[in-house]
Amino acid sequence: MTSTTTNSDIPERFWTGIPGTFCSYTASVRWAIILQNAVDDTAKEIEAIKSGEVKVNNKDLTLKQGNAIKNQLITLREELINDVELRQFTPEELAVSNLTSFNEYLAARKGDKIRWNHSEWLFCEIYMYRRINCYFALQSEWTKFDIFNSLKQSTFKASLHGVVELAIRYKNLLPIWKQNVENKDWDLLEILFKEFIEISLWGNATDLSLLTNATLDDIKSIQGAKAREASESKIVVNDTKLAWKTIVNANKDRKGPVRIDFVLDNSGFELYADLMLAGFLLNTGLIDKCVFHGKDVPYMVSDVMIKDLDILIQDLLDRDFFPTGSSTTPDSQALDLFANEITNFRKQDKLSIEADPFWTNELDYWNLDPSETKYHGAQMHKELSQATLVIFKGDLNYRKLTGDRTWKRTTPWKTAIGPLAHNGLVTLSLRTCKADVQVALKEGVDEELCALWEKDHPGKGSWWSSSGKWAVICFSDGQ
Ligand SMILES: O=P(O)(O)OC[C@@]1(O)O[C@H](CO)[C@@H](O)[C@@H]1O
Ligand SMILES: [Mg+2]
Ligand SMILES: [Mn+2]
Repeated sequence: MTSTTTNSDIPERFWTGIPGTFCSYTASVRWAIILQNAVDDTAKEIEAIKSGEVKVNNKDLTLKQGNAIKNQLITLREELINDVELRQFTPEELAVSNLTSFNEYLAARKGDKIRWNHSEWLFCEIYMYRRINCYFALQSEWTKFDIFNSLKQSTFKASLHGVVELAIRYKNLLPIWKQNVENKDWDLLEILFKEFIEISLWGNATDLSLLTNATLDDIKSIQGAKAREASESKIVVNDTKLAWKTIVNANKDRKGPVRIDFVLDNSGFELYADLMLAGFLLNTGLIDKCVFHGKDVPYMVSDVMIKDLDILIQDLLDRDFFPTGSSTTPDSQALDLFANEITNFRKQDKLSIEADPFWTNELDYWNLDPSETKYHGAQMHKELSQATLVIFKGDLNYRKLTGDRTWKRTTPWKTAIGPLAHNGLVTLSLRTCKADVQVALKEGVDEELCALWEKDHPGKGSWWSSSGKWAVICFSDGQ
């Protein structure tokens, strides 16, 4: 594993016991809420089965198993609140889920008495989601049940405004994209690339003021530039131009199909925004193939599983889910068009979605390297090596890219991502900042934002990087 950093200067990871960090706040406050929500949503599902609203094959068994799961989740929450030592996964849990790496991690630290509030944040948070998943995976009638599905769906449903606005923009831009397949207006395409990168980046935000009613001329006009400037001011590291150059070069000296992979983050509106970026890239002929990498189990509450892409497409076509009137209204037609676009991309194998267990284990992405041969690190490195560019979405992926370590905030990106800086993968991290780890800042930026955030959040100035209000776009050429 070649890396520009020697072991001695690689800092510790963020620990849940470091007082005053977002990390310790997450462990001591937010996880208990997430678990309580899981208990409540399991209870709701049990009630819906009891009332017959949800039809099941074997009602008595399903109810019996559902209550067992609910009680296990309540016990897990108590463990968390009582800060007990983290236990290994049991043989029966190992039989249903690929979790040996977690047990190896705990065995190697037996002496440290790893507890919920005394653990590496990255490991402990993922461990929590795997513990939750085991309870469902071990109950025959609940193995396919996604405890986070109702939250995923209600959040997406609430994004109606942003969903419709983007679908209409897509429909209006489509003819221009198709004109650019043969003779490309590279300046125009670069402007659109930046817009759709920012749409994917801010995926969680639905108030996409950037594009709602901007015509193409607006985007190219001073006004458009002002709108872009406004949103760009929140992007404190911006390597978009380097990613664009990669795509242009891959087009100009085409040695084979141009492929972009997305290591996905959240389902719902963020996935929808990622599909918009993919649609732009495919319809302009800038790329031939897009591969989405999702999760194999429910994870981090809202992360994308393969079934969530199918559900998203059904939601777009469902006039009850998105009430846009009859199928002939402009809004309905725009949603239908986009849903059919995605369906056709999948049929033509221009878009595919996969889910490898590597993305839901606790290994950071320094293991996305030929040297990691035990838990699919080498396998995923080989898979991603086929891509011209690999886009990592969201905050947890950023934490795995940087090892979730307590780096100085001016640490160069290529230092923080270790082996990934030199093992051949061309990568782009699109991250809304929602955790303590923060690197690649120019001198003075952190101090300025800490002071700004401190004003309304006394004693928590450094939590600006956990607020979701700023973002970073970080590129590495892998050389
Ligand atoms: O990856 P996302 O969806 O952008 O953010 C998820 C996230 O911010 O939520 C958790 C806080 O509990 C963090 O572990 C993780 O980074
Ligand atoms: Mg997420
Ligand atoms: Mn996210």
